[in-house]
Amino acid sequence: MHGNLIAGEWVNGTAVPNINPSDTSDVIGDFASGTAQDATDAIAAARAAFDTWQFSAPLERHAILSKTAAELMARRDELGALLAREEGKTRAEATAEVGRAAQIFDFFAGEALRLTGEAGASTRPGIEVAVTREPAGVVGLITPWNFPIAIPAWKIAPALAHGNTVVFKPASLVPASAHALVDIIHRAGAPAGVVNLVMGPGRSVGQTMIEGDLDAISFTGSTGTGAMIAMESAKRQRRFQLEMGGKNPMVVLDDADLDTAVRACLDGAYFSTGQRCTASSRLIVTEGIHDRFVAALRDAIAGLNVGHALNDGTQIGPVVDQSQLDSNLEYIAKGEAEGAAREIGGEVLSRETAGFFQRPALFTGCTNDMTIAREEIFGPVAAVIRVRDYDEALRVANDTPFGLTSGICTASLKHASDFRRKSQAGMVTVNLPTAGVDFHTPFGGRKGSSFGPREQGAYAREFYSTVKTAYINAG
Ligand SMILES: NC(=O)C1=CN([C@@H]2O[C@H](COP(=O)(O)OP(=O)(O)OC[C@H]3O[C@@H](n4cnc5c(N)ncnc54)[C@H](OP(=O)(O)O)[C@@H]3O)[C@@H](O)[C@H]2O)C=CC1
Ligand SMILES: O=C(O)CCC(=O)C(=O)O
Repeated sequence: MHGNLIAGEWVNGTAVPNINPSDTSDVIGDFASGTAQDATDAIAAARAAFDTWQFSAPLERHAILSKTAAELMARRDELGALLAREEGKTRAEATAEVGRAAQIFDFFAGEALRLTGEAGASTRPGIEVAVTREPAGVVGLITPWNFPIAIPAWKIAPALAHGNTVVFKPASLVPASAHALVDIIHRAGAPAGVVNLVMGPGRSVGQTMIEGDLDAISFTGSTGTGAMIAMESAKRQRRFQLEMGGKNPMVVLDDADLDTAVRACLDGAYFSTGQRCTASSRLIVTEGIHDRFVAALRDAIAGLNVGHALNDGTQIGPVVDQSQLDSNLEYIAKGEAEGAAREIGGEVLSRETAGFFQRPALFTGCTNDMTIAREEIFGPVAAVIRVRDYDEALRVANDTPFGLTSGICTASLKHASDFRRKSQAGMVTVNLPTAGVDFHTPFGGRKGSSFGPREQGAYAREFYSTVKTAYINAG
């Protein structure tokens, strides 16, 4: 049994088996499902630890974060295999994700040592002004299943670097990566109560956190849960940060390099089985390149190797579970019912092991008001929308309730620059996939995709710290 970590002690609970989506006969292990009481205990432990940790020396925080980074990097193959086994992304993708988590901890080890604050003169003679940063307090971190180690890393590392204590609730589908990460941080020397892990259901553990004595909550997941966290946090005047869905457009113009565009769309739409909030799910293509682009993308999809996440040569792993697969199939049926043409894919595939395998699906003849062009599917399904020219492409790209990422493939500096300026998204790419971003740059979106300060990079301090202005009359 893999327990929860509360106040520095591993605590058992009801054992829940963790199932491999590439092979449902493979049980990765038993993980404790925590209770509402565990969440309450974890919050109390984090609150008690905050008294001391908030004043901990930057060098102590640096040491814990660096040690965590080093162990993650040294064990990235082993932890990558574990992650691939529980989430279903390919071994290469999962190993890269563990490496990314290591780099994130390394970056925030540096942030812990970076001087922040400003000093200056008051408008009143003889008085000095100092602006300093203090930790936000006890923070609750609620994370999704699609990046089981990178997303927890980019919340826990800045939280610790800036002197906060943490209650971390991972998604129920991926406890193994969360457990391994917290075990590493614990052994790296985080004092008791500074990082608490409470695995367990959102409706009990998560709900208790949302209603509990937390100073801040950072959440990544669905729009519905995010909206509920926003309401509950506003009631309590508590700071919150939300990363939710996307319906990210990739514009392909006539002058695009065809290979670049196809590679960017194949990666953006389908890698990680399309289960990325940054996935390109709307491919907005101008008339002159449309048919060539569709034919080339269809061929590329036909050549993709869909299979067990741990097999050599697999390019697309399984969908994460039966309910996500059912949801993908419902969207595919809706796409057809609303008049889109299924060019290729969408069918469930059987392999040697019992897993949730699905061939990536490409729809053409879509309009931007169809369900498959408006709602986040979170699976390997993309909709091609044909447009006349760049102006129409830009209008369609921005016509969405979301605003996380957007991309354009073009050789035109004029159109690329205009798109960069006018795209209503938090992150824009040119001749690159919309997914797969750096670890040291701000991450977040606009409109229905995100709320609150950006995550990652130095910008993370806006959420994990609060500013104090001091006036000093030294005379
Ligand atoms: N932007 C992104 O990165 C992601 C977006 N999504 C979107 O969300 C959809 C559904 O995915 P799903 O995993 O169900 O997303 P959820 O929002 O349900 O889950 C995200 C996290 O919130 C927790 N949670 C669920 N309900 C509550 C609650 N009432 N109070 C507090 N915490 C709660 C979950 O716990 P538990 O796992 O125990 O339910 C999980 O840890 C996807 O199809 C996709 O559209 C999903 C994942 C990532
Ligand atoms: O595309 C990326 O690099 C990150 C995507 C992500 O964070 C997500 O899908 O939740």
